[in-house]
Amino acid sequence: MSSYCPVVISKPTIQQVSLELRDLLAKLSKEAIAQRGKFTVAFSGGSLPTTVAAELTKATDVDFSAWYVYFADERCCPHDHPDSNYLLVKDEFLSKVDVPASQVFAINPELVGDPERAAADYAAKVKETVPVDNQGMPLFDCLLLGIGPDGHTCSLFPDRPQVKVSDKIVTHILDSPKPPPPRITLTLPVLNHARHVAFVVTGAGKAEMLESILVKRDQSRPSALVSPEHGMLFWILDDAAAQRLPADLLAKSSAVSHL
Ligand SMILES: O=C(O)[C@H](O)[C@@H](O)[C@H](O)[C@H](O)COP(=O)(O)O
Repeated sequence: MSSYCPVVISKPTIQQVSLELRDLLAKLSKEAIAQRGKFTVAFSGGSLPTTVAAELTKATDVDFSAWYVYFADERCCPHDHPDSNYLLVKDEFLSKVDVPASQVFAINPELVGDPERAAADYAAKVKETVPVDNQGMPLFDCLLLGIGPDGHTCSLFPDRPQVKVSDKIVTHILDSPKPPPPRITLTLPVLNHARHVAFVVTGAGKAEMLESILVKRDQSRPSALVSPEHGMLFWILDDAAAQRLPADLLAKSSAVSHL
């Protein structure tokens, strides 16, 4: 595994975090579309979609028609259920930009009652549409991840077996400690094969966990295990979340300047 050298960016306000994400995603998508004709990006749930979309949806220099949108994890519920990450990303982002519906890959609503089958079905969708390496591992252009107060990311929770799944690209959990219980999630090998991973973390409530992950390198936290083997790792934070990090860990310039 490559050495752990994340680019850690901290901004005073959430709006400035959103502006940083807009610049980063505009640059990443332009490069991916030029090189491969598409930009494959996966969203997490929680507060992330709102933060990512706030400024990105105003961008006039982004070709959203070549974006392929996925979900880093998803709750096993109908697409119109308030718990649905698809519904959240649709409301905050997809309803405001021109990503073709055929390029949005959500959980199969007919399978939400069977998380194991839903996970296998989603894995097949990913393999069909995301470029893969010679081991058949999908190479996402960008994964947008959050972290929970326990250090989880996607639906990979501390001390749960899903963290160690290495023979699947999508797995399922029936008893998520964060409700709702049934979910599907990308697995750690997929996260670590991505070309770019951007954690988006805001709020003082995440400060202690960020210190555990980025300073103490607490490997019991699934977020601390995300270290793309050949890709770039970004942590895009607000100052409230970054308040326990040493100043020398924080990049002096924008995320884009590190590409
Ligand atoms: O579906 C989910 O619940 C998310 O994918 C989950 O992993 C989320 O990213 C974290 O729990 C952080 O959520 P907040 O940013 O809302 O704290």
